Amino acid sequence: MALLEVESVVRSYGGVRAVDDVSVQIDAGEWVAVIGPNGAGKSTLFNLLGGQVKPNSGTVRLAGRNINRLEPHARYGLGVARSFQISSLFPDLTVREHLTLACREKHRWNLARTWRGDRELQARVDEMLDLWGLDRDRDHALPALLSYGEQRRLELALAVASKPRLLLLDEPNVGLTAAECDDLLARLRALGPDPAVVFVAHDMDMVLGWATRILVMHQGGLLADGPPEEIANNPFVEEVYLGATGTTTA
Ligand SMILES: Nc1ncnc2c1ncn2[C@@H]1O[C@H](COP(=O)(O)OP(=O)(O)OP(=O)(O)O)[C@@H](O)[C@H]1O
Repeated sequence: MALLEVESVVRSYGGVRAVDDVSVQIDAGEWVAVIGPNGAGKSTLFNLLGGQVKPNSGTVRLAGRNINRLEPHARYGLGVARSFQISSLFPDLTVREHLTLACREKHRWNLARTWRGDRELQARVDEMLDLWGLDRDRDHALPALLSYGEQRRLELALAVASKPRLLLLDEPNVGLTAAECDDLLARLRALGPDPAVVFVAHDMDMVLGWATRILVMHQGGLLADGPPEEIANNPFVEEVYLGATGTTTA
């Protein structure tokens, strides 16, 4: 059974079929890019996976369970985590407080406010600070004092704190230099082979570097689905892209 099964999903807005009868299965460990011209339905499909949007018809399943009607926080509890393109950090919480909340969310059972529970939680927070290259000596800084790159790393650390099975990344490279983008990829890969990663991106260099599989959307449907080499050489994809945008980016 695939980790994620999307079956004949439709989501309309008025007369517009933003996602039009899309079916796709994603296995653990896959890195799947969702690309397509503006208005193709990428964000809507992404929101259908995260639970921010519900389908009009069709089914979204996680490990065999129908999650159609589950809200984002319930999906989070089942292992679906998401990063957002806009900053999701709280201006008045420190770096450590952010991470403590994120780690606590998953380990609520261990939160008997015991000394041991708190020590374990803070040890996990220390581990996350190290994994994501955030300075332990500055863990009491507010987000505004972090560099942009540090803020993005903190946001991703929060998304993965729950050790998700399915990680949804919305344009994870926006605003980052090529070197920062490579650094981010290395940190995400260090999470291990298990999580499936689905990401929306417009930068084709980044897409071809990160993805093991690419879904191309066009007018709400899936135009193509395959490995990067195949998609990069698909003349139909090129035509839609070049026709729609006049560039080699989505
Ligand atoms: N909340 C909404 N209300 C009305 N129409 C919407 C809504 N969300 C999406 N749409 C429409 O659905 C279609 C698909 O939009 P969507 O944002 O999913 O595309 P996209 O591929 O993510 O585009 P972009 O790359 O520009 O973000 C578009 O025609 C859009 O106008």
